[in-house]
Formats: sequence, structure tokens, C-alpha cells
Amino acid sequence: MANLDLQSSQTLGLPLAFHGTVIHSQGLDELEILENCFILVDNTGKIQALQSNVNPSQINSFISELGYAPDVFPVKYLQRGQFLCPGFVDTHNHAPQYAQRGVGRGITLMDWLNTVTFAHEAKFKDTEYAKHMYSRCVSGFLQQGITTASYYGSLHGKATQILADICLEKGQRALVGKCNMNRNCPDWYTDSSVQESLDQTREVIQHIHNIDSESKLVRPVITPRFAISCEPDLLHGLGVIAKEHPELPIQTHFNEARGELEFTRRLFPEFRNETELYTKFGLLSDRTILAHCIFLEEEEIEEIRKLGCGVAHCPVSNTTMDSFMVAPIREYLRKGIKVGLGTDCGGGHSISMLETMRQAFVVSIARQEATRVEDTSLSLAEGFYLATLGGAQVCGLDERIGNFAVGKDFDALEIHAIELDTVGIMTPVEEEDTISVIFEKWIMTGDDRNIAKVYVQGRSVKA
Ligand SMILES: O=c1[nH]c(=O)c2nc[nH]c2[nH]1
Repeated sequence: MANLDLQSSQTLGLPLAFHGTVIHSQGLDELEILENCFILVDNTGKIQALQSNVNPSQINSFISELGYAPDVFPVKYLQRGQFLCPGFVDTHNHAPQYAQRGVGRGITLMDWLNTVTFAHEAKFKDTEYAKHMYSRCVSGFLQQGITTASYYGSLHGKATQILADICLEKGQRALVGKCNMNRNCPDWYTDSSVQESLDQTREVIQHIHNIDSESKLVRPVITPRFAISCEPDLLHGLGVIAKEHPELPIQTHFNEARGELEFTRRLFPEFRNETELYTKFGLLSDRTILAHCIFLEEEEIEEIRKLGCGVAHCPVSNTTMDSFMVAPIREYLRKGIKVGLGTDCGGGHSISMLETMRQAFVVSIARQEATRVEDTSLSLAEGFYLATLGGAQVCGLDERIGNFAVGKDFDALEIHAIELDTVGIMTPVEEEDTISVIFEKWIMTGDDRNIAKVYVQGRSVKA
């Protein structure tokens, strides 16, 4: 039995075991590098043991202590330049924009929605197209090591159900939401009424509960696109659904662009700011994921902190539309607000969380310059935390994922930073490089070619 490979071992429902380097975050600036680490994942995909400084000769006795007969399943020994780290959590993106990434750079948000985006999303009325494109999208995200994604769907209920089905089938952990929008969008791409929008939202919630009744992988998320695209009655109705389902996350775009703020003020003159607006409709809580958060007033920052909302920081799209916009991430972190990273596919042109981290570093330096050092730039450890454990907190999943604490699900990437058979883009690793240097080289220069394996709940999911 011992010469089974990992794949066959998994098929037989046996545990997974690794020995080698493990890298994860314990906190914002607490990167932990465990060498000679033994990690055992039980057959339900949960981490049963994590122990560093283990000599390979001790492994069999460890395995016996954990209640398994030694030699029944294989142990994968990671070589120098190979390590395990937690899978990435993408806290904000749009699945129906997967095929439009890169198009429409340098224009305002509202122009981009009207000239590029709505036409792409409208195609998802066709369920065959939705099957085809969502299948490519979910595989593409998994290939990039995104083990959890918080997806906005299109406004179509059926296509959104298909997206949830595909996530489950391909084994991606996901929040999936039908996008609510019934005004300020073209008549060929709009919810036909408040009632229809709410009914379809309820159907999507029911469907996802039917296909994954224990929310092991896929959860519904209430998804008003933003206040501009929702009439007050629709926001009110979504607030009612949020109240009826206190377990459900909520996501929306928030304080994203100057034009968007002005338009929102014109539509809702009765509210001082967006925080007051969404609070009034019962949409802000510790389950809410707020994408962007660029221009919050002091009182809003204090309010979202008190409410426990999470911020999805999307530095790629924020700096490639018509202006260079920088969210005050250091301030949010200093105040104890949850922050994760979002690729914001397709406003963001890249679905690589490595790229997203790198852009987060760049914009944090811009912020440091602008605030004359008060808001110090992000460290490598902090960027990695935002991409993993921080994102898990924002999605309300940190009890389950985000690092390798015993009892959590094994959502992991196996990184091969020294390519033997292919020449990748990553900085070459040299004899004298420590594991910290190899890790930094991967974060700053690696890509998906270095992501050899992707696991979600212990299942190998990268094609
Ligand atoms: O980046 C963004 N992408 C979108 O699709 C969108 N809709 C409203 N606001 C938005 N921002």
C-alpha cells in the first residue's frame, strides 16, 4: 500500500500526509515558516496534525499515535524549494467579467459599466454560454491558487445557479451571489422589477442550500451591485432577506469612485454618506464585504469598524480605471477593521493573487508618501496575510480556513519554486538562498507555473 500515489490515496478516502516546509500567517505581521514540518489531513479534509522539526524517522510513530497504521498511505516529502502555504482567498470579483478582463482601461467606472461591462454580463442570459464561460472561469481561478472566491454573478438567477454548481463540481470554495440591479442600467440588462429581483435572489439562495446543505463549500451571498443600480425598495427587500437569513454574507461596492459617490448622493440626498445609506437598509453588519472603500469619511470608518464590516481591497482595478485611487488600508488595519484582497476580475485585469499582492505593495508605498509616513507601506508578511487569513476573516470563514491551524480545512497550495523541467518567470533560486528568500522571490516574481498543486478541503482541484 505504501507506494500508492497521493491521488489514488485520496480516491480511496485515505488521509494525506506531507513532510517539509510549511508557510502560513498567524496574524497580520506574523508569518510563520515551519521547517521539517509533518502535516496530516484526515479523510474529511481537516488538518489533524501539524508538527514542526520532525525527523523523517519519527513519522511512522507520529502516524501510529494519530490512530493510523503506518505505511497505509503515502507521505509526500517536499524537497528544497518546495513548500505548502494556504490557498488564496479572493474577496471580490465578478465571474461574468472573466472574458472581458483588460478591456476598457483608463475610463471612468460609469463609462466602463455602460460601454464594456453590461454587454458582457448580458450574455449570461444564455445558460449554455454561462456553463461554458463559468467552467473556464472557475478552472482559471483554481489554477491561480484561489481556493476561495467571493463571486458576483450576473443578474440572471439561472446562470448564477450554474456558477454555484460549477464551483461545487470543481471543488472551489465560494460565495456566490445573483447581482441585484434594477435601475441606471440598459433596458436589455436590468432586473425587470423589484419583485423579480428579490424572487430570483431567494431562488438562488434556495438552490445553493439544496446543493450544499451544510455550506461545506458553496454559500449564497446577498449582492446588491451598488446603490446606484438599486431602487430603495430593492435595497429594502434585500435588507429583509438579510434579516431572515442572519447567516448569509452580503457584498456590495462601496465608496469606490468620485463619480459614483456624487451620483449616489444625487439619488439619495437624505443620507449623509454611503455608510448611513446601507445601514438604513439593514445591509451593513459583520457579514458584509465592502469592495474598494477608497473615500470613507472619518465617521464612516468608525462606523464600519463598530459594525464589524470587512474591506475587500482591490488595488489593481483602483489604479487602472481613470485615476490612481488608494484605499487607506493601513488606517483600516490600525483600527482593527478586517481587510482582504480582491482581484476584482474584470475591472481588475489580472486574476493572479500574486499580482494583486504586488499592486497592494505599490499602492501602500504611494499612500506612505501621501501621508508622509504615517500610513507605513505593507510588509511582505502583511500582504500574504491579506491574501490568506485576512481574506478568510472578511468572508467569515476564518474558523475554517486561512492558515494551517489544526482542525481547519486543508485549503492549500503546493509551491515549487525551483523548476526542474520548465523555465518560468520566477527569479532563479541560488544555493545560498534561505527559505525566506525563496518565499519572497516567489511572492514578488512567481506565477501559477510555480503552483504545482491546489487543494480544497483536502481534495486536489487543479486540473
Ligand atoms: O469594479 C467594479 N466592477 C463592477 O462591475 C461594478 N459595478 C458597480 N461598481 C463596480 N465596480
